[in-house]
Amino acid sequence: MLHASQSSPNRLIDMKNVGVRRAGRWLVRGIDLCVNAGEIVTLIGPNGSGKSTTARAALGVLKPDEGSVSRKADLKVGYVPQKLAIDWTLPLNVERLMTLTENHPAGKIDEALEAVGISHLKRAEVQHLSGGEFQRALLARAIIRKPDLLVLDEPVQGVDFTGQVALYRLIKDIRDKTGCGILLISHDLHVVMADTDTVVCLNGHVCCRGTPQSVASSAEYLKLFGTRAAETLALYSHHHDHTHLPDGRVKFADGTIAETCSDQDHDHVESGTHSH
Ligand SMILES: Nc1ncnc2c1ncn2[C@@H]1O[C@H](COP(=O)(O)OP(=O)(O)OP(=O)(O)O)[C@@H](O)[C@H]1O
Repeated sequence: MLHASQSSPNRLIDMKNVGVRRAGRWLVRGIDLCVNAGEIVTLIGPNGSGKSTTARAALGVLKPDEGSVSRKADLKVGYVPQKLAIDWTLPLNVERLMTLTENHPAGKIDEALEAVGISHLKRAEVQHLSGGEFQRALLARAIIRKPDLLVLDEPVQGVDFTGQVALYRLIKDIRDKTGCGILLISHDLHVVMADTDTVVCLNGHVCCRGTPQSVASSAEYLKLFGTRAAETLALYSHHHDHTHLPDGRVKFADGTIAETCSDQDHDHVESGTHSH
């Protein structure tokens, strides 16, 4: 079910008990998730855990088979997908990348490239960009329409650690300047940006959620990456104590089996460092 949200005026997306079933199995189920204006929500989880499926259901690109998705009326979304279908045999410069699917006035393109710090690469071939520059170009493309919500599917992929810190800082700056909400997807289970308001860990269902823990206290981390990095990134550590059986049931570390991971009286903590 998809309908316009009438709840909080700041609420951009509200998913309730969403399940997506394809080819006879639930890709995700029981997803409760909301994103408000000015809020950064990070979805983490291993490969295949349903992060992209959840984001696509949130956007309405995928129709949920159960549960409901509410979206703010006339929600403007900027989406950076995980993969881009580009024919790399054809020449394509950054300026052209910005107008591949929609035309924009030159001034708007300059503004967007400026905002992500790659004005000097306007005429550069996309193929020659570094991982970080390419992600910035994709971000420029996503923010050009001044969206209410930015959905970023693995925006730091192919970027080295220092570059990731810089990109996370840029994403936070965009949020601060525009007040948009951000739904960020990462397959990195350990490192998320400290400015994330909520981290939601998926594994076909919501395993746990909470605020990221700062690593600023770790002397080793500070020594390696400096205080600036420690301010930007944080560890959100948690341990899964259950596995999902092929039939959908859940096996806990103590050997007991249940229908879902919440069927047992296991320790589900809503924030911070925890195990469940
Ligand atoms: N249309 C579909 N039909 C059948 N299975 C699908 C379909 N789309 C996705 N899947 C499966 O659903 C699961 C979740 O996929 P999804 O892309 O959401 O995971 P993800 O957490 O984003 O993974 P990754 O980190 O690898 O990108 C995967 O096992 C995938 O193969």
